[in-house]
Amino acid sequence: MPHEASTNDPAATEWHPPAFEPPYPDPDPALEAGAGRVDQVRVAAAVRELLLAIGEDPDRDGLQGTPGRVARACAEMFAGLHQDPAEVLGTTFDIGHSEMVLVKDIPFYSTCEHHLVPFHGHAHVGYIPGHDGMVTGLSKLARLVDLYARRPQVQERLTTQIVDAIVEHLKPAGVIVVVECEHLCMSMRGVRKPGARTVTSAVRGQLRETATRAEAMSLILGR
Ligand SMILES: Nc1nc2c(ncn2[C@@H]2O[C@H](COP(=O)(O)OP(=O)(O)OP(=O)(O)O)[C@@H](O)[C@H]2O)c(=O)[nH]1
Ligand SMILES: [Zn+2]
Repeated sequence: MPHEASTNDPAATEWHPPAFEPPYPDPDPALEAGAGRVDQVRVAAAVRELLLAIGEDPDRDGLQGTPGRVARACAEMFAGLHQDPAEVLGTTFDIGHSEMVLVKDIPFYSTCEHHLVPFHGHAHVGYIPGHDGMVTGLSKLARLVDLYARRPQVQERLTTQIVDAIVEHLKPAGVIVVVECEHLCMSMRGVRKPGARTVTSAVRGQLRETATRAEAMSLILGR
């Protein structure tokens, strides 16, 4: 016999957050560990509140699983708050290379800290190894971009955090980071300018010099 809801039945009136099963294992253990530190129960309760506040019924069929889904999505989208750049850049090789290394067109998604909607685009990350000729794995530069992108962010801070982490952990002779993005807070709402792109850059060391910087920019722009 189906359960009859009654106002005397606390189970019918009180909402209990669902037990969370992490959506992982993820192939990236650092992402999994970072995601595990986001309080998914608390996020789910807040999302249920949000649904009520906008005039939705969080108990209707299509929305019942939504607080849990958003909590899992948030765990992934904000895992970078709990990751350590020193670990990402810990893999280094002494190959005696002293010329520029550039990984360009690294796609990423981040979250605008003002509106909590996505901004997304590409990062270009280049550096000149230091006098010891130490380089890091190419994938580590892309992992570093993701680590800082998976946080509530503004594009300028994202750009300087990437550059400063490379300076601190690789001790290079120079670094350049260029980031180009579309901000959905400018596209889907507010000023409503879809397609507008914002470009930010941060440069350190030898890459501040005009000729070296021009070489890096021509490599970045030469698609
Ligand atoms: N500098 C910078 N601004 C950003 C970034 N992401 C969003 N913004 C801006 O943050 C600003 C917040 O402005 P407010 O006036 O406080 O908020 P708002 O009323 O929602 O502003 P509008 O977006 O113009 O409707 C907006 O101009 C956004 O375009 C970012 O990464 N860097
Ligand atoms: Zn925004």
